[in-house]
Amino acid sequence: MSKTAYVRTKPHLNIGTMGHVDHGKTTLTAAITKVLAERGADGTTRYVSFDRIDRAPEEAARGITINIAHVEYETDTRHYAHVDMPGHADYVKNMVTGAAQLDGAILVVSALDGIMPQTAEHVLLARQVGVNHIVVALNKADAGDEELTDLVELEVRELLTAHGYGGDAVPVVRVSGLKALEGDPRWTASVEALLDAVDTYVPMPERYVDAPFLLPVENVLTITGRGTVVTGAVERGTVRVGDRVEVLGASVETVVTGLETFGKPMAEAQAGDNVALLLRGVARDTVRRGHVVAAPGSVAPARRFTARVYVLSTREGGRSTPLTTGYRPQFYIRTADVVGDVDLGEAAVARPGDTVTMTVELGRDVPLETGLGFAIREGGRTVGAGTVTAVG
Ligand SMILES: Nc1nc2c(ncn2[C@@H]2O[C@H](COP(=O)(O)OP(=O)(O)OP(=O)(O)O)[C@@H](O)[C@H]2O)c(=O)[nH]1
Ligand SMILES: [Mg+2]
Repeated sequence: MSKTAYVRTKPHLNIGTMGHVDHGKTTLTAAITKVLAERGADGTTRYVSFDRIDRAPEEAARGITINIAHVEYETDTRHYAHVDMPGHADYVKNMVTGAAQLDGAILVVSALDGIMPQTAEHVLLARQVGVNHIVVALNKADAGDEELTDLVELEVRELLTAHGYGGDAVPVVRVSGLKALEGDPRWTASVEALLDAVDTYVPMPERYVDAPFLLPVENVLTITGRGTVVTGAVERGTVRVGDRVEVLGASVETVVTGLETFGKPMAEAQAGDNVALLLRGVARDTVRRGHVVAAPGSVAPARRFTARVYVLSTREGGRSTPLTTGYRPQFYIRTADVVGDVDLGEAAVARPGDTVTMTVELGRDVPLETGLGFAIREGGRTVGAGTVTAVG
């Protein structure tokens, strides 16, 4: 059976749900697809149920999201790829991979619980990986008390302001993913209002479609009989079936033999598109999350860089002791996490709460550029947030 090709009729954006565990991200994701599927105006959105989003056996057994999941939907004005991210503290690593692809995020906060540790951690990480716009879904509003919800809203706006998101201007919409899924009209309307806020508040980012092609690898799959497929969002440029590309990290050069978005073939993918690339003759185990597929010779990977880094305070979940030259944490850069040696130069010591300049020597070559944001993590928690100021 031949598949229907993807037709680009509306601007495409990448968004996603993030926030603390159990605040209702997956339920809301399912509800969004249901509301849009039933709106039916253009009939293009398909309902994706909760158990098709959290579909791994371990996810079902534990009742939490572990892997990021992608769904697609359309509003009247836009086509969206939506990443549902895990909230559990053990899977922040997967959350960062998802966030690295986003043009905007829906921060889901339970109106009953308010800001919790991963609410704050996700906001910080989103900022670091370049998410410039956040819309807030104050979820579980069906079960919440109005006055308490007002307080939660204030608290969320403050948190966003503290991370440079201009919390006063951020749309905060009170929703109930659960009641919307059940078809309660009051709450399906709340999901519509949330989508309107996303449509109007998250701007279409500038897409550098003429730049050399670059895609950070989010996932690697094998399609029996066809070969190895890598997935991710195109960061910049355009790629067509038949183009030569190199896989940085795997040190292979190959040809793109197929291109798809959400199972629909396409002849050409451009900056912003969430795609699967079929690569000729590449063994599955040579390519990994964190590698970068790019136009041959267009990027020079490097190991050494200088950065300005904010060391999280203890209150923010960071370290309780200073870090010193010789410190060796993990650096989260695009979809990669790579170990690196820190050199603090003359300062030699950085205390929680300090902003410092450091030189980093990574354990492997990574495509780097000035202005690239990254996070520093150690033993399962985020301890720093930085920006590359010089490469080499
Ligand atoms: N009352 C109420 N309960 C909700 C609502 N949304 C979700 N829940 C419940 O909250 C629990 C967690 O929902 P999930 O959607 O799995 O939460 P999540 O944020 O995706 O969780 P993780 O992905 O594991 O971080 C489930 O029992 C849901 O039924 C809501 O709007 N109202
Ligand atoms: Mg979930």
